[in-house]
Amino acid sequence: MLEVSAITMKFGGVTALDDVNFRVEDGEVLGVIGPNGSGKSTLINVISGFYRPTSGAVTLDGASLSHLPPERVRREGLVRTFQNLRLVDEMTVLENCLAGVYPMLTTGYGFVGASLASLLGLPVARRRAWEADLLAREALHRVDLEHRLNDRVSELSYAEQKRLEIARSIALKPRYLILDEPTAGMGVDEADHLVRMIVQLARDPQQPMALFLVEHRLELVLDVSDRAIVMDGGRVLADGPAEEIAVSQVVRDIYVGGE
Ligand SMILES: Nc1ncnc2c1ncn2[C@@H]1O[C@H](COP(=O)(O)OP(=O)(O)OP(=O)(O)O)[C@@H](O)[C@H]1O
Repeated sequence: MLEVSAITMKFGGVTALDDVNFRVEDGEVLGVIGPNGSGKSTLINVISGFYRPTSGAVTLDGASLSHLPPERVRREGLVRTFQNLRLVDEMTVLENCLAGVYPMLTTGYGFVGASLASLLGLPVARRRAWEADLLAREALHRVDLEHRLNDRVSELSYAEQKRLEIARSIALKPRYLILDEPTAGMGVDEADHLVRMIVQLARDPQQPMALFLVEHRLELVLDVSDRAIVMDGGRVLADGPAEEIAVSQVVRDIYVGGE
């Protein structure tokens, strides 16, 4: 279980997170909502190891993650996405996915060691390349991109690029997928389709994953989530079953001025 305990994050005089506490169970879909500037992205950066909190701890099964760099957090099974796409336009769909997977399989040898092993065609490098290829293809199949493996990213629609980003994130079968506004820049129907596809992936009994879903589309996120937390001013104002949060006073206060 992922646990966020008493996290405070200050940037100079700005308190971006103020004593934040909550848990995410294995396989749970947690929706995270809140107005602009409420601390959602900062929270993602703290959980994924990009920021070290001013105080408090993030733990996984009781072990602290707060001191680990992002790559180590990733190895613990917590994978995050970013609001902006991080794909290489000139590379193919498969190559982009492999670029996310291969380095994670080769660490232990270091980049130079892994490159050398690969150049020399050593069995260990061949096995890892084969393993990475298998994982990447499987992930691309899961997001319905198997027919576009050899197309360049620049030839994909925006929605397909978003799916590729998801494939890259799930290829290593994370235990927790942390999504920072996955539908940014998408139309209503595309956004709906993407979020529901991600949730379907997360609920796959063969490969269950918990989601930490930061999303502005309130109705959608509350519809697909098991639980939701509401943030404002760096604090968690409410935490409960999504259907209860949907009709809560706190959501009415923030989003419709108390009506
Ligand atoms: N690196 C930083 N330096 C200084 N202040 C920051 C930094 N990052 C965030 N903040 C401040 O912390 C607060 C929370 O910002 P954050 O980006 O986490 O909110 P958010 O809920 O993700 O907003 P949005 O929905 O617009 O992405 C804001 O007041 C913001 O200005």
